[in-house]
Amino acid sequence: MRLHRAELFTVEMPLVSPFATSFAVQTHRQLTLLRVETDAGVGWGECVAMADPLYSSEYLAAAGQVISDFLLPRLRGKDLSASAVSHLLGPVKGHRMAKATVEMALLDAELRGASMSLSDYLGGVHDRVPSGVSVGIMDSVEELLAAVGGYLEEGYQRIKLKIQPGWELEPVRAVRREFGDIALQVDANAAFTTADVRLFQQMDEFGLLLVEQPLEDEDLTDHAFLAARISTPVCLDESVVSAKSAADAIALGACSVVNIKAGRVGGYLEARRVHDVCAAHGVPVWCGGMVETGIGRAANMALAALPNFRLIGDTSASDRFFTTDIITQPFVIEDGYVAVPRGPGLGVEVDEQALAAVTVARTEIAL
Ligand SMILES: CC(=O)N[C@@H](Cc1ccc2ccccc2c1)C(=O)O
Ligand SMILES: [Mg+2]
Repeated sequence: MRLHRAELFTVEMPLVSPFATSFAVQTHRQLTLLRVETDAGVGWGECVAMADPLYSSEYLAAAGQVISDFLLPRLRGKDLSASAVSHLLGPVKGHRMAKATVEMALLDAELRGASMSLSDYLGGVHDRVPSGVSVGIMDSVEELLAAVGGYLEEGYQRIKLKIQPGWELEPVRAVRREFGDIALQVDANAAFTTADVRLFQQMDEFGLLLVEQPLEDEDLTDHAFLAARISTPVCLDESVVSAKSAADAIALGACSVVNIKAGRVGGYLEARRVHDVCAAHGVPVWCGGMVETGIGRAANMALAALPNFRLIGDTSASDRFFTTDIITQPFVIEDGYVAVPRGPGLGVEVDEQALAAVTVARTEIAL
């Protein structure tokens, strides 16, 4: 497969409501899309980095520059296969979300040309996945209970609450009291320290499915220290950046569940390797979310269809975050599930008008 053209789209989409986490309050999702033209066809990749380096060290402007200046030049003139892209990009250190964007676009093009769905290519075994939702930090417990009630009404099978110091035991206790033993978990986005062990021991009374990334993103040993002192399973997100780092985390006892995000680990092929390493250790995984458009969401649904994705992910419908998605058939929740695309490649089509309405810049990359 040869790469003929590449174009970066800088996109800004308003969120249906502010989304607050321990690291930021978001009212819009800024993101970058990569559109490639190859002799196998057109492909799309979505960069999940945030505009600011607050979730991880990557940020959108840097990712766009790395894609243009260091990643695509390594593919110029080469006879490519998507599975070889990570090898060609390997010498570039870090910038996993940027690399994931390039690999994803070429994988989409290659699979469309081969009339194979991403789910089949990755080894998906389900044609729909259970849908979970991530609920932000709110101004009051009343507001939180109203939001959670609404999501349960929509059919979401699992609720994830964002927490931070000062917003932890009270909101979780209130949700438990109001809604009983629903599938419930929390995500701290690395906001706590080992000084908070007592707090997480108190959290044990709520019978949560897991506590996600309680401590700093570049830590494994403190997570192991915490995991040994609480009964709630520890799940890592930010700390797992590759299959090897997943193996290290498991070996150190830092986690017993892993949140897999293809962008965070460098692509959907590495995400499958993380899935396989976790399966080999009997560690269940689930598909995390990065407030993606329907393009990234389609790829996540394919990934979430793999057999060891045994916990419910942040596999929400398109309207969890956006009133209008940029694909022609937005993802919807039906009986608590979301359908896995079955068409070639990502199995979704970009809605050119909808995309144009949220595109703030288009940049052709010289190849
Ligand atoms: C859905 C969810 O909770 N995602 C991430 C955190 C997150 C939260 C907010 C975001 C806003 C803009 C871009 C990326 C974002 C990622 C998580 O699991 O930790
Ligand atoms: Mg998380």
